[in-house]
Amino acid sequence: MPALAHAIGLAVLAAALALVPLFGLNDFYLQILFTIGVNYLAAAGLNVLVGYAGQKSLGHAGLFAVGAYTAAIANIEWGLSPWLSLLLACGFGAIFGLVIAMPSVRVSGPSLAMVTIGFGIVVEKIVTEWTDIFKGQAGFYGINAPSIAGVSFTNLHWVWFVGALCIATHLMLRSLLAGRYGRAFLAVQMAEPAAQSVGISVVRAKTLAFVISAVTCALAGAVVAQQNQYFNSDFITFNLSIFLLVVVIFGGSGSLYGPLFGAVILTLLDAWLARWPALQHFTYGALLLFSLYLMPNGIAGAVSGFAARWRQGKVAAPVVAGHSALAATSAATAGGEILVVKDLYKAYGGIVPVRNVSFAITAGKVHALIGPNGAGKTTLLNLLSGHVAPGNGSIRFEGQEIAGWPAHRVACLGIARTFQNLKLFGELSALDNVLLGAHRHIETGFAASLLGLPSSRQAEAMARADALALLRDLGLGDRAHEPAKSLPYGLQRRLEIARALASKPKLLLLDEPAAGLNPQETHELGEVIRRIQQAGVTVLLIEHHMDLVMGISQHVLVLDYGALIAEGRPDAIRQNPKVIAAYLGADDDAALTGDAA
Ligand SMILES: Nc1ncnc2c1ncn2[C@@H]1O[C@H](COP(=O)(O)OP(=O)(O)OP(=O)(O)O)[C@@H](O)[C@H]1O
Repeated sequence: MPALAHAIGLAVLAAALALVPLFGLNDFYLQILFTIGVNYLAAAGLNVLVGYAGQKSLGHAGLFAVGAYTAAIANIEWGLSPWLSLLLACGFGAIFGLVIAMPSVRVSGPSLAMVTIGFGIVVEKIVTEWTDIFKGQAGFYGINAPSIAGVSFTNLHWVWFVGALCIATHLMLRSLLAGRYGRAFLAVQMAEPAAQSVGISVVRAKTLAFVISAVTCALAGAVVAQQNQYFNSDFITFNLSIFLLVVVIFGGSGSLYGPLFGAVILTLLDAWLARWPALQHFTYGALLLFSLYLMPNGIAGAVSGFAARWRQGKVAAPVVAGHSALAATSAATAGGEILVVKDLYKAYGGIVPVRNVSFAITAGKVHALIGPNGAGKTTLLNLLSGHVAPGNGSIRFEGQEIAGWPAHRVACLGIARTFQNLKLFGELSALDNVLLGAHRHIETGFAASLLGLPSSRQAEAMARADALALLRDLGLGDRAHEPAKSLPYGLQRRLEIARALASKPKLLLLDEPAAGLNPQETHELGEVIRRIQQAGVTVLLIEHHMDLVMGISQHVLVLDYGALIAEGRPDAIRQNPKVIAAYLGADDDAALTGDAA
């Protein structure tokens, strides 16, 4: 939503909240407004987890309980003030978010659902059965509500208070999700290997999403306990977990406004159906299925689709003062050995795609890795980039041993890559793809991002300007705002290179960048690789197009059946009998004189 429309929307909401007393609402309606706010709070964080990071949770009632019981125990048992109890509830929420994240981030699909359901059930059992501490069904009475200047909160004050919390939460999440953290969550959801290749730690991103969702859910629980001044184990049920998930998915997961739509509609529906509890549960189940199968983007998706059709025209790409970005992608390295590989070995059962391979890569040069289909080239590249762990051997990058490092750590050292089968973040714009490439260079901390501090906005603006300049340099400037998946195939290949370059790599690994390109596009690719080399980036390129290999590389490595059978200058490789035999054996008699794709 454009900034002006967003500001107007917020102003209208704030004015409506301020004018609530004029509507003469009785306590029943004030309670409904309060509940909408609480449901929004819980769903807003859960949306980060579900809609952005792509994780599912069926156990968030457990985190709601963490907040509510912390607020109750801190106030009643420990004598802390209601305000401090609220803060403590958020803190405990964060801790339990970490607890649930630890097993959850390592599994997916049904296993993830089981882990989160398990967490919810364990919490439910604890608060029900461990009556010494949690008082089971008897619950806690007399939980103090916050007060301001000695005035205790009335129902109207609670509506204002929870409204203010919702607006603050919305603003913080909006700021966070518009920047590098939001992009990182989406990247993890769309293509984990690609996210790792630009230096994003998948585990850390998912953990952060769990913690954010836990904090807002715990805050919602604490607010409910304080407003109600009473809380018992009956509040914590599996149905609550389902309800929160339905709010997110039906409202529109992955949209900032989805939880708001979901909270308003489902709270009203919940109040209406309160007379028929059996129907209530059936309805949530039906809505969940309906949303998953027929309206995967929820109400927010339907509304934004309608708005887009209504607007029809598209926003033109903003013009930003240009500078040449390719020249700034990498600090040039000296002509020494940037990468030294020794006795590298990888086996998959009886298949050995990399068999005790040793070689060195000289800084500043273009190296090509060739070999017949199935020779082990991609596996070797995966070992270098950390996407596959070696069975044995050493990989030293700038003197540092990196064999077995996870991909995101390797990327952070300055090794970027592209993939044989494109791994773009297809739903995101070309610009966002490149911004994700620059992820580790956008220097803005979590707190600055959450609070939308000027330092964070400035870092984001600079990163956008650099990313646009890079896109322009690679001939993608006028496509910057188009979804990556809608670009023609040749431009998608180029965009993947742009994303890799945005990480300012010292070594760029290209896995068959010319695959699927026509001769003109292949020629242009050669020019791009030359310019990348001139910018000081060392290149290791897997390629079947021999004209391209022979035209741009200064050093060629040849793999066959996982073993390095030759290396040297392109003209020498062309004459090498072992190489000719390998290619002739691989059914391609024109392999070394022309294109062998
Ligand atoms: N994860 C895996 N599990 C089992 N076998 C694998 C795995 N990855 C690769 N292989 C096998 O290792 C061998 C080498 O594959 P790799 O993709 O590295 O070759 P390549 O030289 O890149 O081939 P191409 O030029 O066709 O892309 C193949 O036989 C392949 O089936």
